[in-house]
Amino acid sequence: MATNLVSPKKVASITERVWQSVYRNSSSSSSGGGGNHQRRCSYESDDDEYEDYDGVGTVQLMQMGAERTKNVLILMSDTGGGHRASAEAIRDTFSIEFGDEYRIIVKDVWKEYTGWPLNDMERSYKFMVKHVQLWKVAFHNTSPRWIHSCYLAAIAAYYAKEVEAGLMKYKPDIIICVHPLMQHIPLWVLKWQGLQKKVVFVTIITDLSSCHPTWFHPGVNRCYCPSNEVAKRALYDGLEESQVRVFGLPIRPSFARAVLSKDDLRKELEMDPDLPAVLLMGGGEGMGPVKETAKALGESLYDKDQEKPIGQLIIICGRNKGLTSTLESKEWKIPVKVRGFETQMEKWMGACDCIITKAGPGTIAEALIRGLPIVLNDYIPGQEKGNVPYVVDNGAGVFTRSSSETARIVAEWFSTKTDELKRMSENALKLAQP
Ligand SMILES: CCCCC/C=C\C/C=C\CCCCCCCC(=O)OC[C@H](CO[C@@H]1O[C@H](CO)[C@H](O)[C@H](O)[C@H]1O)OC(=O)CCCCCCC/C=C\C/C=C\CCCCC
Ligand SMILES: O=c1ccn([C@@H]2O[C@H](COP(=O)(O)OP(=O)(O)O)[C@@H](O)[C@H]2O)c(=O)[nH]1
Repeated sequence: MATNLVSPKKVASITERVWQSVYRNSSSSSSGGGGNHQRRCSYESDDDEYEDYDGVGTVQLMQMGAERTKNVLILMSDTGGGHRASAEAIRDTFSIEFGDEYRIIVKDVWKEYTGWPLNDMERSYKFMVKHVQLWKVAFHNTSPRWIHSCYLAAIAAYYAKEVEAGLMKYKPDIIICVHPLMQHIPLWVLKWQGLQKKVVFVTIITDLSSCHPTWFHPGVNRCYCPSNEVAKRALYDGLEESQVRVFGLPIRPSFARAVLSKDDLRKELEMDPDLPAVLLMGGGEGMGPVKETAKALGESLYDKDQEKPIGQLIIICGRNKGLTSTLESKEWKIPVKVRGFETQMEKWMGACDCIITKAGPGTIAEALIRGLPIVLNDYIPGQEKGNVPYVVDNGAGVFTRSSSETARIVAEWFSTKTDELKRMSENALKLAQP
């Protein structure tokens, strides 16, 4: 569709110019790169080199630029915290598995190279999910393929040049996309340039179940799904079986590796060594009823008769600075730690006994790996709705939107219902896919 919107002539000249400027610079700056290196870097047409294309959309990576460091461009956006966490998981795993064989670049190319609305998706997304009805309408009304394709084609036509420059700056051998809205435009750009067969394009879906149909782009070489349910949707939406794989959600390797014991972690994080601990959070942005729930827990985890706490509370506010300062200024009767954006989530989760969170797929997957029973206290309509039955029906947690109910459940888990907590922890571990 987009090819109709941008004339081939215009595209050819854009391509030429960007190509020339990018690769001229690269070849003049690379000392002794040799003809082969230069030839490969500039993607010049040599079908022998790229012929390993099996006709169903899969490319054998091994054939490409075999003797130079390969460039892996991971496209993501900070709309929430999950896309970055997944991108970093992939980056860290590349480095563990392959050392410096690959150069990994994690980028929001939109932000660097384009203009509104692409360069400000974080703010637009935050605004929309705050006004939840607005998000609901936008999510459902953009679900039909013809609608989102039209929007994205119009934007692609407008920003073709910028996106092209953004992509080509990094000379990717492979593009890994972990965001639903970052496939269509790059795939069009690759098509216009005749690079579809030379740059591998894969998508890694970061939603666990009820994801938006923009995720399912039939033009990708591979679509990695976190669950069978998502894979089924992908097939239903027109992807071929050969394109689809089910691999779980990318989780930072620090979660999959053994962590310190709970006792050591509590010492390191300066927590109470003995009191059971609940972790309260709301994704990367500190969304959902965090403040109300914290207040209710402050009461429910305090035993008035014995005048002592029955539990401790860790609150991770993510990038929500207002929430952090509000909660920091509050007086508490129980031990409480209020934190901003944390980079070592595996430690905080490892030091706690259960978690309260909105139904973000990243947080759920990580909590399951740590065997934490989950109280889901909110979900974003659309993409997060299906995560609720995933947790609850598998016995790994409960769902309630009521802060007082949440506080009561946690207080019971820490006093009269410790067996329920243990059972849910076991179920969580069974469901986990580290
Ligand atoms: C007839 C009425 C039509 C109303 C729509 C009008 C205009 C479009 C406006 C908005 C677009 C809405 C996009 C909906 C599809 C989004 C696909 C999706 O699921 O994206 C998810 C990400 C966020 O990822 C989620 O993060 C969560 C964390 O909180 C959690 O981890 C979750 O699991 C993840 O999936 O959403 C986005 O990135 C949305 C970005 C919103 C950008 C808004 C820009 C609005 C400005 C102008 C509109 C023009 C073009 C938009 C083109 C969109 C085409 C689909
Ligand atoms: O201070 C924080 C808060 C959150 N996260 C991570 O951000 C991701 C949140 O993803 P999720 O899908 O749960 O929700 P989103 O933020 O995308 O709404 C998870 O990996 C969290 O571990 C983090 O690293 N530090």
